[in-house]
Amino acid sequence: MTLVFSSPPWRAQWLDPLQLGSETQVLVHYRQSFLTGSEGGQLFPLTEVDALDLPLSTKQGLGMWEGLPIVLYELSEAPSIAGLNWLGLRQIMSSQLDTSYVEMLCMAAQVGTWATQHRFCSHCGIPLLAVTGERAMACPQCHNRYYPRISPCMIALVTRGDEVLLARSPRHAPGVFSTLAGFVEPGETIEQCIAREVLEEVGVQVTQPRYITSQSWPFPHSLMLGFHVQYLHGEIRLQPEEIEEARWFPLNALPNLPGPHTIARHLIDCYLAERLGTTHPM
Ligand SMILES: NC(=O)c1ccc[n+]([C@@H]2O[C@H](COP(=O)([O-])OP(=O)(O)OC[C@H]3O[C@@H](n4cnc5c(N)ncnc54)[C@H](O)[C@@H]3O)[C@@H](O)[C@H]2O)c1
Ligand SMILES: [Mg+2]
Ligand SMILES: [Zn+2]
Repeated sequence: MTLVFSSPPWRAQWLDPLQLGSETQVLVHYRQSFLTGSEGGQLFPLTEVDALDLPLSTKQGLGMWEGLPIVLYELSEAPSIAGLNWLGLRQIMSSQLDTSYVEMLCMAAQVGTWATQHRFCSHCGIPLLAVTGERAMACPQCHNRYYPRISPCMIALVTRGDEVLLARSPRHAPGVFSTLAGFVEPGETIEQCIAREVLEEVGVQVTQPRYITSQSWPFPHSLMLGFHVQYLHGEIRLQPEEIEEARWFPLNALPNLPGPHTIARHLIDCYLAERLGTTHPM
């Protein structure tokens, strides 16, 4: 028997934006929105985009999509263009798209945000220069290098047998309940972060963190580290600024959940598969 392994359509890599040929495809981005064609796609041929004469902040070579080079055009504003729309990344992600394609858009948004926020040396205050061969900006005076910033976050599904603890933050869509999440603080391990965030946000103590998976999350530069944790002790008590409602839900009566392409949904679906024998998510 011959096994055939197909490679994923998306491969991130550093590409020199000054060396790109006519086969290059362009993603046009401004503040977590992408220029979108009438058919709903975000990739445009280089020659078509160059003809639009867009207000460019920076170009970043991102990698290869189905064998073609991809460059990001990060704009300094979002002009209206006849026949094209600006679509927010969250809105794009709410539809059933290929996971590799979503990963490419998430990486592009994160690189674009980083590039616009790292134009000057924070030590000397002078303009930075792009480094050749890796994704970094360098100061010509103090030689500091600025790499893309990534902020680790814990995301945890708290479980108690066939019940899960889900919460709503004011940022969530109306009616949607999700898992708890929070940024790692300096000096903290991910396990300490889980214990602190869960206690702060809903007032309960948890134990036995079990790592499930991770997800790069470009709002604006998080790396989500996903866990199942078991309830240990305490009654639900909300942190008012962060959480507007939190409840224990039986697995057979769950509320509206986060959409596809979210690790929150993945953690919940994994637990459903474990307890109820439903299909395990990919
Ligand atoms: N992919 C998913 O399924 C999913 C689900 C839920 C949350 N998230 C993401 O998890 C991340 C953390 O969640 P949260 O908002 O509940 O965090 P959180 O509970 O730590 O609270 C957010 C607050 O933390 C503070 N903060 C501390 N460090 C910060 C940093 N490095 N960057 C920004 N703010 C910082 C700010 O005051 C901010 O308002 C966010 O990026 C959120 O979008 C992803
Ligand atoms: Mg939080
Ligand atoms: Zn400097």
